[in-house]
Amino acid sequence: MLGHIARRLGHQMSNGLKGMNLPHVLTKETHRHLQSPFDTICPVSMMSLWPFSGKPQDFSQPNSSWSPEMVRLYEHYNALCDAENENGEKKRGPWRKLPSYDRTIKYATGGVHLSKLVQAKARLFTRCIEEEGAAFEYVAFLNKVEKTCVCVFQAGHLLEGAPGHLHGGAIATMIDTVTGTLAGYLSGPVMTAYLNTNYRSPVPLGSVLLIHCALDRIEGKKIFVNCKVTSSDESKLHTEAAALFVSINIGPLFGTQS
Ligand SMILES: CCCCC/C=C\C/C=C\C/C=C\C/C=C\CCCC(=O)SCCNC(=O)CCNC(=O)[C@H](O)C(C)(C)COP(=O)(O)OP(=O)(O)OC[C@H]1O[C@@H](n2cnc3c(N)ncnc32)[C@H](O)[C@@H]1OP(=O)(O)O
Repeated sequence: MLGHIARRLGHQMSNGLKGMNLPHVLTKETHRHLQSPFDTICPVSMMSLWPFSGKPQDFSQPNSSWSPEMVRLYEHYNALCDAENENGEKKRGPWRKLPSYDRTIKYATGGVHLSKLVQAKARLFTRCIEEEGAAFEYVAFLNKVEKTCVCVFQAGHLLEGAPGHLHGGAIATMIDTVTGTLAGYLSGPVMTAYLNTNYRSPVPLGSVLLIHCALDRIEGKKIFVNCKVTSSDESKLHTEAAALFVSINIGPLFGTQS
C-alpha cells in the first residue's frame, strides 16, 4: 500500500512537487487498508471527517529571535521576489521565498496528511528543536532562472562545537539542506551522494551567515551543486563545499523497492 502511495508521490514530486491531490493518491485499495471513513473521500479542502489539521506551519517566517541583521537580509531577498516592469507595475521577480516545513513530505499538496501516516513522529533535523532561536533559524530563496539558492542562517546557542563557535556538523547540515533544496527543486526527489566540505574560518555562535548555492551541472541523474558560506556582509569566507545529488525513486524511502 505505501509503495503505491510512494510511487504516486514520487511521480508528483518529480513533476514539480505541486498539485498533488490526496484523493488521487489514496486509491480504493488504500482506503480499505486504512480502515477508516475514507470510502467517501473528497478533496482535502472539503473534508470534514479528517482528524488532522490541513495547513503545515512555515518555519522560515520571521520570529522574535531573529536579529536585526537576519531581518534585514530577509527583507532584502524578499524584496527581490517582486519586480517592476517598464510601466512601474508590480510583477513577480526571479526569486521565490521557499517555505520550510518540519517534514519534506509536506511540500506536496496533501502531503501534510500523508505525513501523519508514514513515520508520524519523524521531523526534519533542522526543524526538530522547537525553541525559537536556539538552533537553526533560516530562510531560503530560490532563483530558478539562475539556478541558484541563497539561505540566510542564524546559528543558535545549541549548535556549539569549539567553545563559542558553530559546530562543523551544523554547518555541513545547513549546506546539505540548502544544496539539497536547490537540487530537489530543479530535479525532484534526490539524495546526497557526497558532500565535500572545506572549513576555511570558524564561525562565532550567534552569527548570521549567507549560504550561496549554485547548480554546477546536471549529468543524467547526477546533480552537481557548489556552495559558499560567508559572513552576512560576504566579506569573510567561512566554508566552501561541493555536493553531488542523485535523483531517486522515493519508493525505497517508504519501505518498498519500486
Ligand atoms: C524524500 C524526498 C526528497 C524530495 C526533495 C525534493 C525537494 C526538496 C525540497 C525541500 C527539501 C528540504 C530539505 C532538504 C533537506 C535535506 C537534504 C538532505 C538529503 C540527505 O541528506 S540524504 C541522506 C544522505 N544520503 C544518503 O543516505 C544516500 C545513500 N546513498 C544512496 O542511497 C545511493 O548510493 C545513491 C541514491 C546516492 C545513488 O544510488 P543509485 O543506485 O540511485 O545510483 P548509482 O549508484 O547507480 O549512481 C548513479 C550515478 O551516481 C554516481 N555516484 C553515486 N554515488 C556517488 C558518490 N558517492 N561519489 C561519486 N559518484 C557517485 C555513480 O557513479 C553513477 O554515475 P554514472 O551514472 O556516471 O555511472
